Amino acid sequence: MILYKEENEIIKEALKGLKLPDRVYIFDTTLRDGEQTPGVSLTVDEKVEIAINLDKLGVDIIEAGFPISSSGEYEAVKKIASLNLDAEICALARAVKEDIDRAIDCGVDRIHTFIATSPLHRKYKLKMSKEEIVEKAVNAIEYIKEHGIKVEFSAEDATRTEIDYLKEVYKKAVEAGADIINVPDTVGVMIPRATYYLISELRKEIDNISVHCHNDFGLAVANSLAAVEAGAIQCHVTVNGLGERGGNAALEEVVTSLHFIYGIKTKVKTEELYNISKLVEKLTEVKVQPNKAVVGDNAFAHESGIHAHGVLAHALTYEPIPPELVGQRRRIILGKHTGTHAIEAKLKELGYTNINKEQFKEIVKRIKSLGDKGKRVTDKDVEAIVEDVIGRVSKRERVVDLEQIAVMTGNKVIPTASVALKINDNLIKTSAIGVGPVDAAVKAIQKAIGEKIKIKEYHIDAITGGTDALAEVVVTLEGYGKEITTKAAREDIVRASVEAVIDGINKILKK
Ligand SMILES: CC(=O)SCCNC(=O)CCNC(=O)[C@H](O)C(C)(C)COP(=O)(O)OP(=O)(O)OC[C@H]1O[C@@H](n2cnc3c(N)ncnc32)[C@H](O)[C@@H]1OP(=O)(O)O
Ligand SMILES: CC(C)C(=O)C(=O)O
Repeated sequence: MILYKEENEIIKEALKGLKLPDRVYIFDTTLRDGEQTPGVSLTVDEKVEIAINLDKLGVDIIEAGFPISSSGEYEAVKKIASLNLDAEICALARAVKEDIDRAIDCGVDRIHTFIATSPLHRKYKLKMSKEEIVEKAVNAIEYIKEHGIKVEFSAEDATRTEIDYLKEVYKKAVEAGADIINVPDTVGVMIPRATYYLISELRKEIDNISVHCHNDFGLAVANSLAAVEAGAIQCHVTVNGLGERGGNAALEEVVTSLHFIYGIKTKVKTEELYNISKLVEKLTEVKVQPNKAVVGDNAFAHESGIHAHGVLAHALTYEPIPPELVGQRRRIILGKHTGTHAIEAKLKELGYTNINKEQFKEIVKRIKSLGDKGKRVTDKDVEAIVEDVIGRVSKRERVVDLEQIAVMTGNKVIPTASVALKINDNLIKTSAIGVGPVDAAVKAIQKAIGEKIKIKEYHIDAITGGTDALAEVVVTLEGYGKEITTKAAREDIVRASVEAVIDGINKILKK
């Protein structure tokens, strides 16, 4: 297993002296805070499907929802709690009896109760004194404990709360019976150093500490890890980093960092991370950005020639871990930045082994030129280019060569094409009109070569989507008692058509 803590001198030195836990508990809140992502609303069945898969993934706790918020939410949490999953099922409740009763009714293992403690929330939102807040928290915790249910307590907006008051709230919560206290960085204002300081301070008086980091400044994962360095035993996370505003700490990022950098275990089966990410992406309809760490489509994709060359020689040159460890796969992408090593490897992968130097040079040129036009070059594009290049009659054997082509088309002109062909070293110029530019171009060629060779069939296909897609033209020509089918691929359909026809003519004449 890759373990940066052991293998990387710098990380090893930096972590020296820290008392890291062997194991961190993963509290997944995709179905609660994750569902608070604006625009996301999951049905009962969808929540159940995600819960089952989170359980398979191996998270320790699933926060299934906030039962007081709607009857659908209540139904979903109740259903999930009835599934007998390995994971502990948790429900959220304000420090309000009605919320707690609703959560108890769902039959959950743990209730996560919260109340805000920061001056802003006290003054403007709750309109409560410090004492009232402590009292509400204590009452809520005691009430839940009376029902024999585990309690997790959060001081909402903890990271903008006076530290002495925060410590007092948490100590009172523990005295009231809270099994674990959670420290929410509700609007993501923490930096890793400050998180480390805060958790270290709280750890002096409290054992079981959890963190809930938001990503408003993109620091949710870094802050979660800093909390673990300071002794937190549990991290709140969401799949794909979903959640309010900038989201929460991403499950896949926290877990892989813990496993592969710190060497801290969780119960999560990392090979399932990509699958759960895709499931959540599908059901929430929130697209995962391609450059998203761990689960993004580009997380293990390489286009740059230098990187692809390195990866082909030894994958770890440009990958921190093998993609299989998180259920991903390596992809070598061809495009503008591609080098010859990557193209060679791609051709081999696609089964092309007999390509000569001249053809290879042409294939590289065509792939790069497609990339230059801003296109991502797919395997199908490569196949079409290769087939086109290797299928051609060689320059030496050609009887007919295209010297020039011009087409004109529009809504107020008749589509017209003029071509200049070199036939047996004679330059023949013709022009023709047609129903469109392709028809005109093909008719102009036909005129130049005479009636002895005829186009029997013509077919065009876009290889990939988009107006700039590579188009593949397949034509069947008949002449001198022979029938030849040939193809050509270009982004320009007129050029593809003309090249396919001329190649066919050459094949008939060569034969
Ligand atoms: C940081 C977080 O992520 S917290 C979770 C946020 N998630 C959600 O809010 C999603 C689900 N929420 C809902 O469906 C609704 O907001 C409900 C059902 C919870 C409450 O709805 P309503 O009763 O209509 O109140 P509304 O949402 O407008 O206002 C919140 C009320 O809760 C109070 N409140 C907020 N947090 C707490 C708390 N932790 N403990 C006690 N009371 C609280 C507010 O002071 C306000 O009270 P008021 O109505 O007396 O002024
Ligand atoms: C309920 C709490 C933990 C929360 O979601 C937050 O503060 O962000």
